[in-house]
Amino acid sequence: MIHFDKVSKRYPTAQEALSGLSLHMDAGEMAFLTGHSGAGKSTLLKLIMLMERPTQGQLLINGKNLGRLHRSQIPYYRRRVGVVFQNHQLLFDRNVFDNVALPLQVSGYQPREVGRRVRAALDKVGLLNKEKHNPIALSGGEQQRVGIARAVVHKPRILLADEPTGNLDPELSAEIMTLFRQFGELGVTVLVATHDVDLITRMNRRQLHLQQGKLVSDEAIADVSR
Ligand SMILES: Nc1ncnc2c1ncn2[C@@H]1O[C@H](COP(=O)(O)OP(=O)(O)OP(=O)(O)O)[C@@H](O)[C@H]1O
Repeated sequence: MIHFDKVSKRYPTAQEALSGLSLHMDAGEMAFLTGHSGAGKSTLLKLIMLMERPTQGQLLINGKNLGRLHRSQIPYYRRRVGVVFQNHQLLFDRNVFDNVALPLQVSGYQPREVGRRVRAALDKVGLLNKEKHNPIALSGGEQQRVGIARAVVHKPRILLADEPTGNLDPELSAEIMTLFRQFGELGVTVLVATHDVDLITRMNRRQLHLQQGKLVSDEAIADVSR
């Protein structure tokens, strides 16, 4: 599903953020992306989101070379990639339903379809009863779940998360990770950048470790939970 072939990324002002990186993830696989600050984690995620382009190498998603994607196909491609951020990026002048509905409205979905999909997404994250609440009135863990519902409302094939549990206590972090794992079980490929070593140990999933833009270890941990 995700295939990096000797990918390098150099920003105009900086040294290489990623160097000759190759990796493969299957559909439905869940992995953690680790490494010190500046190791290149966010850059790797941005390449998958098509927010940045490689300076060298190729990135194939579902067998398609992203470098050859026509400009007109980019919005459709992006809908298939859900993204969760640490700070939720929710709009506090709208209720939970409207926050989750936003990506669908931007894409021009009919109101009835919007309602159906938003409720399905809120159901998956256990927040169906909070659709009328303002996100400011929710706990940090609930706000993050609203962010996840918004990320999956387009039914993405890939779910990316950049430090999604950075502000949460261990119990809530584990809840969020369980949700990600459930999306993996539905066939979504899940890649989570995190510094949370305890969580990675508990989740027992593949760990991709970056150091100065290079993939220095790729530990495929036996999945004992399935
Ligand atoms: N837009 C940019 N322009 C120039 N340099 C950048 C840009 N984004 C990242 N970099 C540089 O690329 C390198 C990798 O950064 P990146 O944000 O991918 O690391 P990271 O592992 O995600 O770090 P963190 O854990 O702090 O988020 C760093 O040296 C950073 O300064």
